[in-house]
Amino acid sequence: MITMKDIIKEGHPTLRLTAEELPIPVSPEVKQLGKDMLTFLINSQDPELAEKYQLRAGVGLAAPQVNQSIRMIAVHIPGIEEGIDEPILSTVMINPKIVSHSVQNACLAEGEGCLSVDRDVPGYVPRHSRVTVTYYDLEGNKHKKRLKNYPAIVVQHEIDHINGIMFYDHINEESPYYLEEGMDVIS
Ligand SMILES: O=CN(O)C[C@@H](CC1CCCC1)C(=O)N1NCCC[C@H]1C(=O)Nc1ccccn1
Ligand code: NI
Repeated sequence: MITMKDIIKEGHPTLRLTAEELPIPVSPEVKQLGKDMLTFLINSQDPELAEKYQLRAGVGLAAPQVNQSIRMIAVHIPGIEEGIDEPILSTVMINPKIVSHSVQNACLAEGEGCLSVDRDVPGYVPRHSRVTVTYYDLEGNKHKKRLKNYPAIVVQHEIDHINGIMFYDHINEESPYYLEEGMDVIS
């Protein structure tokens, strides 16, 4: 199982590579890694397992974060209401691609963090407010999903990782909380 020791930290060169496209259908090893990445996220959001294995709760994970420079991400976004078991989005995306996006940008009111970054980096992280993403699932089926708000932010954070981009690359250095015209602030 994936635990925090498997997650590489900023400064590790793999985090700055552009990851390789995967041939479809994926190999059994890649399939297993995808399942392990999703399981990590689910475990990390379970208070008992997170405590037992000292996991930092996460909603997304990209293969480069476990030192695999391939274009595969996992997201597990819990339902907002307490106790609603159905997650908003729980899947592994292979060769995810943003095929279209809104002109409007959005950012999380709290800023962003990263399981590969052991420090707080304050500031708004401007992203597309809405995205249309195509990807393959672990069975080799092609999907197209339109995402907005928090799920759109999460998927963009993960796709950044397979392109060697860290969230703080987007923060305005002079004015970290600069709000461009029409920015949607998501809380
Ligand atoms: O690349 C992937 N990562 O670096 C894991 C990140 C991904 C998110 C950061 C902003 C958008 C995607 C992650 O999940 N976090 N960032 C660091 C610590 C907190 C944690 C988090 O937001 N946890 C969470 C949130 C809601 C419910 C449960 N847990
Ligand atoms: Ni991250």
